[in-house]
Amino acid sequence: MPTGVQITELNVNRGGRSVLTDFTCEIPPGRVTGLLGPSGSGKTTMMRAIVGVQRIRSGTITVLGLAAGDPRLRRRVGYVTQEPSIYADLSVAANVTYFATLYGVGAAEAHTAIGDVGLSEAADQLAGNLSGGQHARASLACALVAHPELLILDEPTVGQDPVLRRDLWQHFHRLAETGTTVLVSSHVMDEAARCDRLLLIRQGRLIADDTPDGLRRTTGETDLEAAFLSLVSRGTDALCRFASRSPPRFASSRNCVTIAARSH
Ligand SMILES: Nc1ncnc2c1ncn2[C@@H]1O[C@H](COP(=O)(O)OP(=O)(O)OP(=O)(O)O)[C@@H](O)[C@H]1O
Repeated sequence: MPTGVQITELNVNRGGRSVLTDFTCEIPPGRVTGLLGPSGSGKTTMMRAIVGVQRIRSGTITVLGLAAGDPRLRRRVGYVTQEPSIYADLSVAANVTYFATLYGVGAAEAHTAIGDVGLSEAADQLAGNLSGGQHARASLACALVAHPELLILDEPTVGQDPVLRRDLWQHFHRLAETGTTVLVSSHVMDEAARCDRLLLIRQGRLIADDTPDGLRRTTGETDLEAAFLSLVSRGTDALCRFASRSPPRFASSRNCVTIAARSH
């Protein structure tokens, strides 16, 4: 059975305008894939589409071998949104235990998930009294407790201190090593180096699909933020010429291929 996520020619409109355009990519299992791009570039929209809560205009999204949104995926996909998604009037432990019960796993799993996000000492604290960073980690624990095969995390490290950020990224990689498909969004380019693969998105279009090292090589930049800016300044036409030379590295949407053909 196919694993990971395959997205083909995805187009999404929101508020009457296009926010994802001809988006084609694969998100493989066993890797931490970063979805990086500026605020408003379409990261959350793409994640919503993968989870099946976003109406799409056209294209296909296959998740763990099923169409996005298939009810059979509910237990297999974990999604942590940017917005609060836990009960403010319950303790951290009660929240995570509640989700553990929903997913049919035991209290021991809840205990482990709380430890994995560094919240053991706050386990008895009301969720409503947590700091922003603690709140985000409590939401993450609720998703981790079910051991999802696909984990989608929308800016999970916002508000975390450097030590916790490092620990969370290490945990994402441990999950990937066990075969989990992990997709993490960020608009902070210094997080890009922590990913195995990068999908760079700008104004709803995929502008690069590469490893951090591949991106550095292609752009001649050592810093990934500079690499992103270099891609932007070269513009779509240049990107598409890269695509024609090196198909696996860069997006090859219908639009890209058309422009690449014109540039020859
Ligand atoms: N409910 C909505 N109705 C109309 N337009 C929307 C809605 N939500 C988002 N948009 C628009 O869709 C575009 C993509 O938004 P999205 O939230 O996917 O971006 P993002 O990359 O996740 O941003 P951020 O990093 O700030 O979270 C933006 O232009 C945004 O204004």
